[in-house]
Amino acid sequence: MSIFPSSGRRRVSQPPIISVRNLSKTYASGFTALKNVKLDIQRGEIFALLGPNGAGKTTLIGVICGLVKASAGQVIADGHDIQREYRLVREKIGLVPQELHTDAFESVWATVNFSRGLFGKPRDPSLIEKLLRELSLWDKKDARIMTLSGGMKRRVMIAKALSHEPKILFLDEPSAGVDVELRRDMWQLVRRLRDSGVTIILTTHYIEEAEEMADRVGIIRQGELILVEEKAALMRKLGKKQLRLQLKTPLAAIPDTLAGYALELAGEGQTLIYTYDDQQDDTGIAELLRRLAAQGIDFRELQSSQSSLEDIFVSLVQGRP
Ligand SMILES: Nc1ncnc2c1ncn2[C@@H]1O[C@H](COP(=O)(O)OP(=O)(O)OP(=O)(O)O)[C@@H](O)[C@H]1O
Repeated sequence: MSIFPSSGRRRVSQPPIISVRNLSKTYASGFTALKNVKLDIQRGEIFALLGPNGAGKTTLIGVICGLVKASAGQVIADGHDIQREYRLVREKIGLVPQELHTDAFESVWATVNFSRGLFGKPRDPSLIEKLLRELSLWDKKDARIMTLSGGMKRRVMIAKALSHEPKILFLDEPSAGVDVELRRDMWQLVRRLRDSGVTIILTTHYIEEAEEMADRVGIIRQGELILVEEKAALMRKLGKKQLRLQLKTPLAAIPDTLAGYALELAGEGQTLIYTYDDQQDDTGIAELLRRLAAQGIDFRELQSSQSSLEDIFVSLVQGRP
């Protein structure tokens, strides 16, 4: 991406850019939204924080960005304690909040330039122009914010968050209210940012978004970070494979002789589904097919599918990994 000079892909051996240590947050109401969270974010990665509504994602981002005061624990961002060295940390962070709040009467150009000024950075019209062009907002630069669509407003929020050239960008639900096409554009932008050296932490309800973009995934449930894993490893480890057989003759029930197999019937007995673990040396498929043949159960078609990150997420947050 042209906004920032390219610094190549991440080098995992470097110390983490953000280190969250034993973080807890209990709100004044007495509700504990974060419970002893420990998390390292690597320099230059895209980290997706997934969790159901109310799991504590926004609270965690709020604490790291210095907007919410932790009840216990510590956060170090780029070598600085977020509480003791708040100003230093704030300069390195860009935040695109979930709720859109911009000055409705200002122009796009004025509001993004103003954001840069808030961080005490000198004016840099060419940088802001590049940013607006990257975000497909250049032709709207003189438009008042209130005249923009929801998706455009969200892109203005991203431009504001990037206006002071932060090293770390937080995107809280970046796709909320953004149509499919724009979402894809935004994913590309986020990847280009990552490739230019910016570390990106996003929260999302769209699992597809994490599946598409994230290098690592963290899953948060009721204030606890229950899992942090490389996305590819997570999908390999927890992803289940399924074999679907379209039967020639529907079955009323799974025969007792096949009771030892993880089989289900779907489509009014027309489809037999076998779930297996492809990490095992023996998937059991060959033996199953032999047994089906011996029973005279014939099929027209055979397909295999792999579970998505969504399937994994649902089983994890429901507590049955
Ligand atoms: N200021 C507050 N006072 C009391 N409780 C709060 C406050 N802010 C958030 N909470 C509670 O903390 C919990 C976590 O909220 P948070 O907004 O962090 O969740 P989230 O994972 O971001 O959810 P969502 O996906 O719905 O945005 C929720 O139960 C919420 O009601």
